[in-house]
Order: sequence, then structure tokens, then C-alpha cells
Amino acid sequence: MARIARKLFDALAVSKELCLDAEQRASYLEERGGTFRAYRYPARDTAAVVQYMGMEPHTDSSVLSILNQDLVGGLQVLRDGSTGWRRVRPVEGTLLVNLGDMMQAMSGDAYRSAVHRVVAPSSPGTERMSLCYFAFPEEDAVIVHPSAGCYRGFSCREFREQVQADIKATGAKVGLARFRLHP
Ligand SMILES: O=C(O)CCC(=O)C(=O)O
Ligand SMILES: [Fe+2]
Repeated sequence: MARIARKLFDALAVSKELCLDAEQRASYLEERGGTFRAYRYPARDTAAVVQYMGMEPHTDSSVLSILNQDLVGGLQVLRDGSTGWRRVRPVEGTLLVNLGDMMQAMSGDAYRSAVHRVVAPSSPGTERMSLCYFAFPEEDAVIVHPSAGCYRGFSCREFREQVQADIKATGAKVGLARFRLHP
């Protein structure tokens, strides 16, 4: 997964939206600093009246996240500027890539961090499994976009600490809005 993340990142890094130099390419994605998570979403026992949320709406704090979901389905994304959720149809033998908050910051909002959620299965006895790899920058690399000026420079460590402080204080992640220069 780390190698796939590196290949994808290097391909994006030369795009006009990122245009990273060699040093940024190396420090904005740290192969050994990735996190791997395995999830199991059991179905609700009783007949669900409302959709039962397996994971609440959020953006990933990563640079990019690579997801392997099974065929049960349940992942949904919010399209930019829309309030409607779209189901992400599982396709056997494929990986899914979500861009995260770090990518949005380093591209000066050209690439957006996808808001997504997981709806747990509704049929009793069904469960959903997924594997997710999250790629991050080096802890102390300062993320800046040379011209966009959307965000003040910040490191992944600072971002994580801010997210944790916000969750502790308010119960929710504030995320990139904390670092935006012109709210
Ligand atoms: O389980 C999934 O499909 C998504 C998990 C996810 O969005 C996350 O861990 O951030
Ligand atoms: Fe996520």
C-alpha cells in the first residue's frame, strides 16, 4: 500500500495543481509513517428505521487514503457543493483512493479532501469489512502552497494536535478551517 501511495503521489506531484519540488515530494509523503486500519461493520440487529451509520461523515487527515472494501457496500461520498450523498459502488478487485486534508492544503484547494461516510449494512447477519491505508507527510514538514495562500503553513503534527484538541473541546473535528487564512 505504501508503494502504491508513493506512485500515486509522485504522479500527482508533477501536476500543475501541486508542482512540488524534489524536497517537497520526499517530505510531503512519508512511506514509513502510514497507518493501516481494518474495519468490521456489523449489521444492526433490528429493522433499521433510519440509516445506521457505521462511520460518521468526515474527511481524512491524510495526504491520500487507499481503501479496499468488500462487496457489501456502504461507503458514500458528498459531492463538492452538494448535500446529496452518492453511493460508492464496490467493484471487485479494485482499490479506492480518497484524497485527504493534507492534499487539499498542499494543492491550495485545487484537490479537495473528500467528505465521506459509511452506512452499516441493514440486513441482519450481514457485515461489511474494509482495509484502509492512510499516507501522511513527515511529522514536521511544513505544508505550504507556493502561490495559493489559502492556508498558513502548518505541519502534520500541528494539524493532528489541533484536531485532537477540537475533538476534546467540541466533540468534532474542525480540520482545515483552523488553518485557513481568509475564512
Ligand atoms: O471503512 C471504510 O470504507 C472507510 C473508512 C474511513 O473512511 C476511515 O477510516 O477514515
Ligand atoms: Fe475516512
